[in-house]
Amino acid sequence: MAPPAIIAPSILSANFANLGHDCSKKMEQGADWLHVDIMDGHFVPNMTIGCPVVSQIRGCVDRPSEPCGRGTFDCHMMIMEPHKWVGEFKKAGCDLYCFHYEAAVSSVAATDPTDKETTARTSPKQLIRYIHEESMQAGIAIKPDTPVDVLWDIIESEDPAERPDMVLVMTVHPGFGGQKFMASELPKVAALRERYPDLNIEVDGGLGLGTIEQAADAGANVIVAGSAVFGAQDPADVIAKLRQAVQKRRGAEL
Ligand SMILES: O=C(CO)[C@@H](O)[C@H](O)COP(=O)(O)O
Ligand SMILES: [Fe+2]
Repeated sequence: MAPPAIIAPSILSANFANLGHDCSKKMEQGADWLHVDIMDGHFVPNMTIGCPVVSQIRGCVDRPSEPCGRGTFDCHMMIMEPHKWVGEFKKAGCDLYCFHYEAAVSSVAATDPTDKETTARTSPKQLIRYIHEESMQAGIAIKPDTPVDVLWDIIESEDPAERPDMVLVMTVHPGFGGQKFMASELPKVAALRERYPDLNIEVDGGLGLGTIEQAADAGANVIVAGSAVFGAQDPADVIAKLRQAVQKRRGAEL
């Protein structure tokens, strides 16, 4: 059976002048995780926040008491050279470091094989190992143009330290909130769920009450929603309904 529903509001749609308050409010309204979008203006054509802001908002939300528990900071790293920021984001309070496959494979060869950070640039598997050594959960994300089968070898790594704890299937082209959901990406989710019944599979982009059924039916259990939650009259109700849709799909598997 698929793992439990996890609802992760994307703080990209928060009021940045009042970010700490908005984050703690979403937790009170029933969020499981907070999805923190980090954009560098190179990997995607937009820029957001860095470590100082993450560290400030970390102080507004209780830390998770177990891996992937309530209060997890799910940092979606839309950046080039993701190996360079693992240590800094750990210090800032990140719990789950989710890098893009496309950024990790465009990195160059190791220049100093004795250095963990340098080695982490050589392959997604080495980067996952490094994230685990820094005591964070590791996620790997794919953009709409990337086929899902590039992930099989990584998810099925012989060494558990090199396996991701979560896969993120983007359902928009990354860079901005409020875009239209791409149902064309759902076969990737279904293929992942068929192969890996226990894996956390996250979807991100255009999720809301009008699209959640499709995503849940395909097998997604970690739901990112920015504008649908932050723009709602009643965010707690939207969070509850997103959760119900995922739980319903889980119930149907029994
Ligand atoms: O990573 C991204 C965009 O690149 C997302 O996390 C969005 O911020 C989700 O926003 P909505 O589509 O739910 O408004
Ligand atoms: Fe995101």
